[in-house]
Amino acid sequence: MVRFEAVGLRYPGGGPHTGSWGPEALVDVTFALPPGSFTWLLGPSGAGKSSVLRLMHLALRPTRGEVEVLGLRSSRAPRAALAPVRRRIGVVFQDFRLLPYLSAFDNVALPLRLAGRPEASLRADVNEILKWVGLDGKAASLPPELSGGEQQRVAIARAVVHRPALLVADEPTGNLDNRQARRLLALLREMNRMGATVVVATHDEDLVARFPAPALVLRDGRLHDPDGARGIGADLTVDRFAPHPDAAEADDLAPEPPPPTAPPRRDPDLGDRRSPDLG
Ligand SMILES: Nc1ncnc2c1ncn2[C@@H]1O[C@H](COP(=O)(O)OP(=O)(O)OP(=O)(O)O)[C@@H](O)[C@H]1O
Repeated sequence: MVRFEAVGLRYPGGGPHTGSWGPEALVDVTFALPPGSFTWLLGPSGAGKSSVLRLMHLALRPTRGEVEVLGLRSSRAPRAALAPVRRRIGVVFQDFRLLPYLSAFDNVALPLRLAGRPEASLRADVNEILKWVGLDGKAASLPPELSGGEQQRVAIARAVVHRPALLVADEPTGNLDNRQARRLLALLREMNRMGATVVVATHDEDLVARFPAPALVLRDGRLHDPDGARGIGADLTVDRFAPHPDAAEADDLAPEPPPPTAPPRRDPDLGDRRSPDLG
């Protein structure tokens, strides 16, 4: 599903058009996440979490090593091969990236509209997801009229509405209070139970304690425990998720799951024609 092998990543350094490169932001990162796994991505600020996520949702290619996502090896793939795989990935960006001139409803509907879903059938899905994230009363609001937490929930709804096979989220609870954060995590876990592979970068230790799952820990661009990550990665399954004593409370907070229109696709060769390319 997701495999990193001896991955190194450098960003351009010294300003644009200088042709020089900065130091390695990621160094020899190796792990494998099987389909249907839920994984925390942890580490201090600047450790490389967003960089790992950018490689996972194919916004970047590694400068060395191999990244394989949903059957595609990104370092070797031609540009045209990236788009269909990106359409099967849901992304919650740290800075939301909502379109400010579209309502919350239209932001969430965007992936389905770009994929050609008829208006009549997408309306129910979008309304259900907005309800799921507690924003059914704000469907007509524009992003600038929403609080940071509300914008974050719109971004999460947009990332999950097309049932991606892989869902990556960068600090998805950063602007939420504790209760909302637990509720949103319950939503991501529900997506995971329905089959999506989920990777969540966070600083929120309380949240990690409430939802225990295998973790990749980065320090200075390196995996803290590369051997552990390799071993855990081979062992990850949804069934082995060990509920925290507080998990029942979190489940109580979980809204009703949306109607099961279609489960996330597992077959890497099929592609998902209903999903947009937001990247
Ligand atoms: N676009 C960029 N250009 C140059 N360097 C970058 C760029 N993005 C990240 N870096 C550098 O790569 C390293 C890792 O950054 P990254 O954003 O991946 O860390 P992070 O763990 O996500 O941090 P945070 O928790 O603060 O978001 C840092 O040294 C950062 O300065």
